[in-house]
Amino acid sequence: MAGPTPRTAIFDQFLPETLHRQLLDYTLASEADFIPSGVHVEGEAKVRDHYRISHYHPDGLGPLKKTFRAVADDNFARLCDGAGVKPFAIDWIEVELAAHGDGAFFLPHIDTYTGRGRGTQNSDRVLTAVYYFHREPKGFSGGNLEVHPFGGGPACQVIEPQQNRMVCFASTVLHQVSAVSCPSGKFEDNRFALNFWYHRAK
Ligand SMILES: O=C(O)CCC(=O)C(=O)O
Ligand SMILES: [Fe+2]
Repeated sequence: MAGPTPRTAIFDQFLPETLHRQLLDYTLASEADFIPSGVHVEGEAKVRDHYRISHYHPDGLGPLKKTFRAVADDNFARLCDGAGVKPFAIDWIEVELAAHGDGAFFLPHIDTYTGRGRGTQNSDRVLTAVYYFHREPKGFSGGNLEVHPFGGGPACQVIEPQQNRMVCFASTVLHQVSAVSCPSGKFEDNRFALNFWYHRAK
């Protein structure tokens, strides 16, 4: 029998339109900077195509960094509340700008490092928040965030990556990104996401 359903929260119309637009414009203008995403293998990021296909911007948000740090700070309390995470002293906030194109996916995983990989870190990812955005008209389908019950088992919650939507959950929750179909194959039609990981010092 499947275990309990983890707590998640969804905030629609999350950003004011000006910020949403700035993020989308910056992302579309940065296509050439995106490189393949890795997965963490004992603390080191390695590309593993059987496990994850997506791209990310290694320099993050560039000129928008400060603005989005403020967004992350201002929303910490309500994201904690939504995810059922007790507020904690933030050590740092890791931010990643990701693009999922045709055929992209991410198999089930948790975001917190465990085992030997954790030993290489000074802090733990405790709270995950993912902000979804894309160009209109939407040029992809799929790419749902699927949340699995504690203890494993088939997905118990399927969350669509809707325009201007923020989703949050504890970083220990098992989740995956289902396959994306992006028929044009164009970067501007990708499923874009801005990931925030709030870290607590160990
Ligand atoms: O894009 C998403 O919906 C989630 C991505 C994810 O799980 C991750 O980067 O760890
Ligand atoms: Fe994740």
